[in-house]
Amino acid sequence: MASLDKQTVLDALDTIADPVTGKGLTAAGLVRGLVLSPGRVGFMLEVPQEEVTRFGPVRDAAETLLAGLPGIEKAQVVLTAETEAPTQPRPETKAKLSPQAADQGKPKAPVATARPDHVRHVVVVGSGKGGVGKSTVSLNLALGLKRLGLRVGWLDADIYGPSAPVMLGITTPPTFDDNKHMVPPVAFGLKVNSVGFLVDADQAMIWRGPMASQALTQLLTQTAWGSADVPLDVLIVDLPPGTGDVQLTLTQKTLIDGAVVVSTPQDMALIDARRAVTLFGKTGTKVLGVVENMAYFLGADGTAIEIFGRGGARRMAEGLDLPFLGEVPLDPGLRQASDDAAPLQTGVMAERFDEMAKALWAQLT
Ligand SMILES: Nc1ncnc2c1ncn2[C@@H]1O[C@H](COP(=O)(O)OP(=O)(O)OP(=O)(O)O)[C@@H](O)[C@H]1O
Repeated sequence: MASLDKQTVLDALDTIADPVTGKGLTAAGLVRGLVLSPGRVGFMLEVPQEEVTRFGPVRDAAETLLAGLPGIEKAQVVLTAETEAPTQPRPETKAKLSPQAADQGKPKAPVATARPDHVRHVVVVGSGKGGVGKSTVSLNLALGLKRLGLRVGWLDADIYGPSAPVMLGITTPPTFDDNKHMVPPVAFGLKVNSVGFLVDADQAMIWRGPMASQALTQLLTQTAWGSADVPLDVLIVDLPPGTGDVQLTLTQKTLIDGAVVVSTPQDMALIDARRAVTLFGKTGTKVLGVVENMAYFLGADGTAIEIFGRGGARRMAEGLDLPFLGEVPLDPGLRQASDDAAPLQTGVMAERFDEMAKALWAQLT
């Protein structure tokens, strides 16, 4: 097998243009955490939060290019956001909001809380930082709970990048019942609703804080998740990344049983994850667990390659005296499953989520 060196990989990546600066990816400083092991190569493409969608094709091009290099059997490029999602109104458009509307987005003293009808438990999944795999973890946790035999819903409330339509291949939006509640489509046994069913992703992304909070509260409380006879056991809510007003208002306004915080092991993500823990603390939301995603990458010979430095999220959980639900490795199959709308339901990775789901459920009951 021909062996590659890092410089060759970096040179190859420089032939792909950064759509923002026009420079090669390496010259633009976008190639982070390059890891090369026999037969495998991977790196993290770290871009500003607002550019994540634009960089999807760049990630794909980089992965195709790396997979074509001599001796490479598996290539993995992780697209991740380097900054927190915008949560404040943009200055140039703020003037359009009425003072009352602008005020709605500010953190408030306790407000009236709502609980979705016929839902026994609501668990939000958050991350301080974008792109750490929050949607992947929340969906697979929901599927793990479903495999335990529970009735489960998944609300994709990520206004900055709704994923449900793609990750589950749902093409039919909710219908409405006689009470004007949304009847969620069912996919893989999960009742699913998503910001992405209601508006174009681009539109949702520019929602001001109060609009986003209102829309998310509606999605939570005006979806027919269950009925008096057949209530939902647990609703998993995939929150938007970050720790701003949208997340604060949602957790204040809804009766939530607890939160799961997802982080990758590197310091920057952990700083933001701590912020998420603080946010949940502010609203009295119990943190039910921390998940370390992308904890390591399994090399061809079975050794764990700790791309982002393993164990950071586990240590954070221990330090803050929070339950640690488990670690999820970087796994090309997991990403492929999301891209193909064919979630993993069996195998080692699914079993890992089953374990985490059991630990989570044990805390709710
Ligand atoms: N453990 C993993 N192994 C491989 N790929 C992963 C893993 N976790 C997430 N990914 C991939 O990383 C990308 C980002 O994941 P995901 O959309 O779940 O992150 P997110 O935190 O919800 O992002 P955002 O903040 O933008 O909503 C996706 O392409 C996903 O398939």
